[in-house]
Amino acid sequence: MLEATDLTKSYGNFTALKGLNLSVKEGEIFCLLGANGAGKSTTINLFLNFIAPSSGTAKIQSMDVSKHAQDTRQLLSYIPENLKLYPNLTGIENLDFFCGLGGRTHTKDQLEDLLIQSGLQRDFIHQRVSKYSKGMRQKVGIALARARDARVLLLDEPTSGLDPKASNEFSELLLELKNKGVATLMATHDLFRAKDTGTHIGIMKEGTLIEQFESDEVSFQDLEKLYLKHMHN
Ligand SMILES: Nc1ncnc2c1ncn2[C@@H]1O[C@H](COP(=O)(O)OP(=O)(O)OP(=O)(O)O)[C@@H](O)[C@H]1O
Repeated sequence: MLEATDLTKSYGNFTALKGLNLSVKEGEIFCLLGANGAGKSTTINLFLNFIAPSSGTAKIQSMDVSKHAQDTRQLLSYIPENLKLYPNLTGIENLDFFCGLGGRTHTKDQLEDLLIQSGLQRDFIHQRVSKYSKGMRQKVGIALARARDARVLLLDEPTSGLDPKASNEFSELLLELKNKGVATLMATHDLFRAKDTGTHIGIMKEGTLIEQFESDEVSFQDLEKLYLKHMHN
């Protein structure tokens, strides 16, 4: 579903991403860990076609994202650390607006159902987003992914700053989408969530994916040790 082949991104003499090879299949959640500046967001941004690779390819459903920008964008939903919503519109109005941008229309009942399935409390659906917590805004992002029937989710530190309950709720939503066959690539600093929610984990350092394994292969303690070992070397 998602495939990076020798994917490289340089800025002048500096190489932010060095020959990344990675694949994320349907029903997998691949968590990218790594220190600040390791290249996680660069990877996500290349799949989003926000930036162009210096060499190599990023493919979604076998289509090179830089050659098939429109077709690949149709397949994905993106949730950044701070999802941009219109604060003066309600949750349901935001969802309606963003669905409309993607050429999709839904009835009011459908939109309400999407928000409720995504864990938003009924009382808040018709309240302005300016009153929402960060966790609630992220749930609108999940509702949008559902509404778009996204096959691919690209997430850049989506749970950063969420309290443990909100972070747990977000993980539950990711697992539901995983069970529907969605392929997810998530940059995160949360080792616990990566182990708990991810099917696969990659550790990046200075633009290189230095480790990748299935999350079942390691205990949380071993993951933490491995991560810290790489960060100290
Ligand atoms: N437009 C740019 N010009 C020059 N260097 C850049 C540019 N964008 C990113 N970089 C550099 O590329 C490297 C990788 O950045 P990236 O944002 O991918 O890291 P990250 O792993 O997502 O870090 P964080 O955990 O802080 O979000 C960093 O050293 C960053 O300074």
